[in-house]
Formats: sequence, C-alpha cells, structure tokens
Amino acid sequence: MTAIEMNGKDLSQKVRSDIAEDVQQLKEKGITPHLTVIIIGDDPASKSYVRGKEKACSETGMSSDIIELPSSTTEKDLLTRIDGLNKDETVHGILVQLPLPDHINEQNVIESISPTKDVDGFHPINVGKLMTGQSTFLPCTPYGIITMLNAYDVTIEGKHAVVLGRSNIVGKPVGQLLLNDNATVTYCHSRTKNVTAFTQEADILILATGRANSIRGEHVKSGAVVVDVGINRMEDGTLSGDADFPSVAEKASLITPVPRGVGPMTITMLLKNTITAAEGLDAVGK
Ligand SMILES: NC(=O)C1=CN([C@@H]2O[C@H](COP(=O)(O)OP(=O)(O)OC[C@H]3O[C@@H](n4cnc5c(N)ncnc54)[C@H](OP(=O)(O)O)[C@@H]3O)[C@@H](O)[C@H]2O)C=CC1
Ligand SMILES: Nc1nc(=O)c2c([nH]1)NC[C@@H]1CN(c3ccc(C(=O)N[C@@H](CCC(=O)O)C(=O)O)cc3)C=[N+]21
Repeated sequence: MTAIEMNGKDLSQKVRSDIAEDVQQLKEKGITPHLTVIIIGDDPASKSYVRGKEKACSETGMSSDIIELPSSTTEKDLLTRIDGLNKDETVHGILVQLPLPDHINEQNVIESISPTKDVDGFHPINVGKLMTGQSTFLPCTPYGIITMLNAYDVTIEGKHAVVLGRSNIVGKPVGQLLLNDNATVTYCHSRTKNVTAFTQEADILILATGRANSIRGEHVKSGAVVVDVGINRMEDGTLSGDADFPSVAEKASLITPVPRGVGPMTITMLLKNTITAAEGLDAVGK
C-alpha cells in the first residue's frame, strides 16, 4: 500500500477562507477578532512560529499583536501583563508561547489567563471541560488533527488509536478527543515497555514524541492512518517528523507529511478559537 498524503497546508487554505468570512461577519457587527501573543526570550524556532501566527491572522482579516519580552522577565511582570490583557475588552484571545524560561512557573501562567480568552485550551477549566465532553476551546494541535481526520473521511469510532507521547499540549488532549469520538485509545510514553507491540496494532497512530525518524514501516500496521506531529530540525536545516516518511508511507493508507501536515492546521485552529472567543459563546463560559 502507498499512503495518500493528508496535506495540512491545502486543508488550512480552505478552512482559513471560511474563517475569513466569519471575520467579515464579526466586523460588520463592529467586532474585530484580536489575538495577543506573548513571547519571552529569543529562541529562533519560537519566533518563527509566532511570525506564522501573525501572518495567518492578517491573511484572514483578524488583528493581532506580539508582545516580545526579554528572558529576564519575572513571573510577576508576566502575570501583571496577562491581567491587563484579561481586562482589555479589545483582546479576545491570549497565547503565551511555550516553553517559558526556567524561572517562570508555566502552570501559574496558564492559570492566570482568563478561561474565556484561553485560545490554546490549556487552562485547567478548559481541560476539565474537554475531559467531561463539554464544548470549550480545544487545544489547537489536537483540534487540527481531528479536523484533518474528518476532512479525509477517517472513521474514528471503534478504531484502536495509539498515541505516542503524553504531553499536556499534544499527547493527552489528542487521546481525549479520539476517545470522545469513540476510539479505543492507548497512550505510550518513555516508560512504556515494547512500544512496537502497540504501534503495530494501531489503526490510527499519532506520533508526538519529537524523536526524529524513529518510527519506520516495520513498526506500522498495513493500512494504518499515521499522523506525524513531530517537528524536528535536522542538522542540514530541514524539518523531519517522528516517522521515517518513505518507509511508513509505503505501509500506511494515509499519512501527514512534515512540514505541511499538522503544523499549519495548528495555526488554523488557533484562528478558529480566536473567532469563538470574539463571538463570546456561552459554551466557553461567558
Ligand atoms: N505540529 C505542531 O503543530 C506541533 C508540533 N509539536 C512537536 O511535537 C513533538 C512533541 O511535542 P510535545 O508533546 O510538546 O513534546 P514533549 O517533549 O513535551 O513530550 C514528548 C512525549 O514523548 C514521550 N516519549 C519520549 N520518548 C518516547 C519513546 N521512545 N516512546 C514513546 N514515547 C516517548 C515522552 O514521554 P514521558 O512523558 O515519559 O517523558 C513525552 O510524553 C515535538 O517534536 C514538537 O516540536 C508540538 C506542538 C505542536
Ligand atoms: N502556547 C503555545 N501554543 C502552541 O500551539 C505552541 C507553543 N506554545 N509552543 C510551540 C508549539 C509548536 N507549534 C507549532 C505551530 C505551527 C507549526 C508549523 O506551522 N509548522 C510548519 C513548518 C514551519 C517551519 O518551516 O518552521 C509545518 O509543519 O508545515 C509548528 C509548530 C505550536 N506550539
């Protein structure tokens, strides 16, 4: 079998043109959806993601601003700024780019963002809603993955989904969304014994470990749907996923490439969440 590529870049174009229409409608009501991104320090990869987010906002007619702070910023300063943004009615979505410098407690920062402006879906209130099946902001990468699987007509119900990785931003929430859609979900992590025994049983395999080219064709069941979340910058400057793309693509029925797979969908769902925030839906607790 040779896999069909699930192209997140093309799908993003389509979803973003719908988003642009929603933005237009909101503007007619006098609301311009606005996203504020805070970035601390000068990690080049983080800066590049943040630029991608800003570009995507302007392409859909949304407004955005980036607050760039030095890595010496204290937690107290950061929390004060977030408090200001929480109170600012012109700001609908707040995203603090992760990871943060070691001297700042990530959880304190996440919990300081108003759950109604938490377009990352990382606040414990929103995580709790996701776990209990209530509608809320879905974390952007998992939301993008589900949107992609739906767009490519992948049946989730009754399938065995295996998730490699259990981070709060990718692994755990993507497993929860698949469970909410009636998959049987297995999580694997660094302490899992014999990961291959699980990957070989997966109908839907989500790779989110950040270990470049670590999953090869022999690890994958024939006909599996493989979603590669990994973004690994190689020595030659190119990006690689967690899958060894050529050998996995030979076994899988559908696969996401890296780049142009999950990454662009993550940004697209961030835009969607910002619109939801601007609409002020009851569903997110307003
Ligand atoms: N495309 C996109 O939009 C996005 C891409 N990413 C990329 O996705 C990848 C994962 O990101 P993130 O979740 O933040 O990463 P983390 O480093 O936070 O988590 C990695 C997870 O992988 C697990 N793991 C490590 N080694 C193995 C192994 N050998 N077998 C099974 N599991 C293992 C870890 O287990 P343990 O918990 O035991 O340590 C951990 O749960 C990265 O490459 C990141 O750059 C991230 C966000 C968005
Ligand atoms: N609070 C917070 N929210 C996040 O959502 C968040 C974060 N912090 N920290 C870092 C990770 C990573 N992430 C990516 C987003 C887009 C691409 C993306 O667009 N990738 C392009 C390639 C980009 C390139 O060429 O460098 C692609 O895969 O085609 C990648 C990774 C969001 N994250």
